[in-house]
Parts: sequence; structure tokens; C-alpha cells
Amino acid sequence: MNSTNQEPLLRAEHLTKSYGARPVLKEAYLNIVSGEIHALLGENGSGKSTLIKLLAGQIAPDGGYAADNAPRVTVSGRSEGLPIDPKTAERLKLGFVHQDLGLVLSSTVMETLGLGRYRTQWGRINWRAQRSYTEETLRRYGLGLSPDAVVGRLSAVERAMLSIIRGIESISGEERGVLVLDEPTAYLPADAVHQVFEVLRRIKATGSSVVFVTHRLDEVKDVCDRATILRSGEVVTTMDVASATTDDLITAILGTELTNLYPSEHTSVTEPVLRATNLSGAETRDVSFVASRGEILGLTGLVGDGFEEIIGLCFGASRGEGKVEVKGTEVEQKWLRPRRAMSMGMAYIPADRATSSGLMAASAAENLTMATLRRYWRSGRMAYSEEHKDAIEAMRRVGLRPLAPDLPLSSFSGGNQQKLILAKWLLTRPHVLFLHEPTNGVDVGAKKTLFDLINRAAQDGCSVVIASSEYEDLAHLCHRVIVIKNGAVSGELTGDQLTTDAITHRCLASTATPATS
Ligand SMILES: Nc1ncnc2c1ncn2[C@@H]1O[C@H](COP(=O)(O)OP(=O)(O)OP(=O)(O)O)[C@@H](O)[C@H]1O
Repeated sequence: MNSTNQEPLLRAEHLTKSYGARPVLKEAYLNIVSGEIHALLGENGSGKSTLIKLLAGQIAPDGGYAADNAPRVTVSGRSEGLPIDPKTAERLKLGFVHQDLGLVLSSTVMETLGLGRYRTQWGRINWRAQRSYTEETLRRYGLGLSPDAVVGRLSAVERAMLSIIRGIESISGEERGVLVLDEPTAYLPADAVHQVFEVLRRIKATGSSVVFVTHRLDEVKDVCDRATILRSGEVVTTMDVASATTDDLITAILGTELTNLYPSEHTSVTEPVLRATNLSGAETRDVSFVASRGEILGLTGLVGDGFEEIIGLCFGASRGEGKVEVKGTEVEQKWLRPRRAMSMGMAYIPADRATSSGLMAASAAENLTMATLRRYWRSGRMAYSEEHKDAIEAMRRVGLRPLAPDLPLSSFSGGNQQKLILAKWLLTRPHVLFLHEPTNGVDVGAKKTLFDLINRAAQDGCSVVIASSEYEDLAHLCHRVIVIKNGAVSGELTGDQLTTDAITHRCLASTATPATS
């Protein structure tokens, strides 16, 4: 595609935004031509979501600029000053899928797809027409949901797909539009990602365009035509993706080359710490394994094959059967609860930060010491200054940005939230640390920090168990990887056998073979 000579379908300019005294976007801009998939890239906290929220009218830009410097967005030649209201965004054919998906958990699928565009007859909602529209739309995207299903009961994947479908529908029609997706694939398995990409390519073929925020550079290479890169709130460059290597993209994002994404040395593994015996849950059966002191153990498979459930069973976050033993203390899984698991020295970070890992409204410092608060009780009183000091020290250790203990967790970017949540659990000095997809939504620089922290925890004697579908990360980070297929252990890779290709092959292989241990 020759994109450079075309008149932009969307032009956004003079995008400037501060939070308090801190500028987070500085004269940023975006030019999107017709029929392209355009990546918006940058480190965690570089301002991508802020830019998107400005375009959507969710937040207002800084004021006080002269008319020719005023923030504005122009789509198909129609220009509007920012902030715009949602109706104007819709009129301009701007559709959005926000990072938090923007769904109302108590509403139904039909209400979600209908909001703002209900079929009406004589001034009333025509529910029959609305239902058949919903059924037809769900069918068109291959999403087997009931129109009456409640959003809060849907799986993370179904919610993401629903939000994406709503965004696409909002720009459908005769005129060309722009669909803006803020990290839509962070919680999606590979097959769902391919489904989404197919839909994006269909949008592109109609002459409409897509702005796509992701931290996964393989996705950028796979589906995007051009990429605009933000660094500390400023646009540093726009690149043609086909002629850029992944390393070029990384260097543009970080402003420096990235050496050694993965820790160079593995810790030596010593005595067994965790023993899981015959664990069975909703998606798994008779899973047994051992994890040792200093070991980083991966659990993987295809999403839906059950590997994600196992660490929740070990921690008592899901119900099942079997036994879990940590350092000689054994518990029947059916009696295991998170509180008991914590007292046995286990820590668990689920994949979904927003709903399961941290308290978004609480401050960074409050989140950090939440699991270790008891340490600060002195004769019935809280030693607040000591708590604060430890929290700041922990934030420094993980390189939190900004180093602002009083800022609510929701105000930190995704990667920084993840660093903070990991720091919180490391403060409990766990014997076993369970991580589910620890690098979801995390930029490549923060990924390195997280890998270093995980490796350091193992060096300090922790046994780390990572449930993830990021095969390349597992191949580099883990001592050993167990592959789960159809809910059972299908094999184990270690030493020279432990490569990305071998994991992929094992996960896709149709016949299960017994584990080697
Ligand atoms: N409501 C807020 N109050 C204060 N600071 C905020 C608020 N919202 C965002 N920020 C800050 O603005 C900066 C930019 O955040 P933004 O969410 O736009 O980054 P991002 O590039 O989308 O990051 P990520 O890739 O992690 O999603 C961050 O440092 C963030 O902490």
C-alpha cells in the first residue's frame, strides 16, 4: 500500500494533555489514510490511551491555545474541535474499543449492541427487530451467544469480542470510518486474535481504517501497514511496517536498543517446594507435578485446554479435587482457600488486573502493602510512616513510573500496574509464586523488568509457576515447561528440548503423550 501520498481519512492534531502539573501528551498528532491498519505504539505510560480518550471525547485536552493551535480532529474532511461528544464521534464515523472494553456488566448482549442505536417504531424500541438484529450480528461474527446473556457472566474472551463487534458496528454503513482499538488482543487467545484480524482486514478492504494499540510486535508485523510511535507523550516517528524489523520497532519505542530481553542465567534448582497431586477442576483432570526451590516452571497449552485453571486450583481460587502440598504441609484442594494458601506461603497474580489483581481506586502504596499490612500493626496501631517508607522502597525496586505512592492504581499504565502488583506479592516473600499471563498489556521494556524480577525471585529461593500462552517467553524464561492438552498433562520440555518451536509443536500435536516425570 502506498500510504504516504494519500490525503488522510483522519487527522488529529495539537493533542496536549496534562494531569495536574504532569504533561502526558505534548502536541501529539495522528494521520490515518484510507484503507490502512495503523499501529499506535509506545511504552506503558507513553500516552496511547490518553490520545484515544481525547479522540473519543472521554477527556478534554488542555485549554488555553490559540485557534490555529487548538486540538482538533478531522475525518473525511469534516473538522471538529476537541473535546467532542460521543454523538459527534459517531457522526464522524469514529468507533472505539477502549482498554477496559467499556461494557456494563449488568446489561445483556442485546442491550450492549443496541445502546445508542436501538431499532424504533412509533417512538418505541422495537424489541423484535432489535433481537433479530442482535442474532444476525452475532451470527455474522461467529459469536455463539444468546442475546439475553448477561455481560458480567461472559468469559473474558466473549466480552472482548462483544466490545469489538460493538465498535465495528458503530462505523458500519456507506461512509468510511475509523475504528480505534486500544489493546483489544491483550486477553484473547491466538485463534480469537486471528478472528479479530480477519475482521480488521475486511474493514480495511472497504476503505475504512483501523487504529490499533498493542504491545505485541508480532501482531504489528502481521496485520499493520504503518505505525506511529509515542515516547513520553510525543510522536517520535511514523514508520512503514513492512520495511521495519521488529528490532527497529523496539528501538523506536524505547529510544534505545534492547539487549537481553530475557535473563541470561538460570538459577540452580534445589529441593521440591510445591507438590500438586491429581488436581482436577472444571477443565482439568488428574494433573500432578512438582515445582522446586529456585525453579521457574511453565504451564502451557492452547487456551481452553485447561492450563490456566491449574494455578487457580493450587491457590484455592477455584474449586476442584486433589491435593496441594507446600514445604511438607498438605491440603485437600476442596478445603483450600486463598487465605490458607497465603498462610502456606503461596502468592497468586491472576491475568485480569482490572477485576482480580488490584484495587483500582486504592492508592499505589495501599495496594502495595495490602497483603502484608499485619506487619505494620504495633500494639493496636498502624505504623503508617514505616508502611509508606517500605512502599516507596518497593516501588523504586521495581522501577515504578511515576513514583507516586498516593496516585490511585487506576491512574498507572498497564505495565506499571503489573510491576506494582508483582511487587506487592513479592513483599510477602512467598515460597511459591503463581503468575497467570504476567506480561499481558505490558510493553517490551517493562517486560524485561518483569522477567528480571521473576528471575530474581527464583534466585532468592522462590518457586515460580507461570501459566501462559506466550511460548517464546516460556522457552527463554523457564527451566521446564509442562504442556496441558484436553485438561491433562500431555508432555514436558526441558533442557535443549525447551524451544519455542517445540512448545508450539507440543501444543498443536493432536495426540497426548505421557509426561516424562
Ligand atoms: N486520571 C489520571 N490521573 C493521573 N495520571 C494519569 C491518569 N490517567 C493516566 N495518567 C497517566 O498518564 C500517563 C499516560 O497514560 P496512558 O494510559 O495514556 O498510557 P499508555 O501509553 O496507554 O499506557 P499502557 O500501554 O500501559 O496502556 C501515565 O503515566 C499515567 O499514569
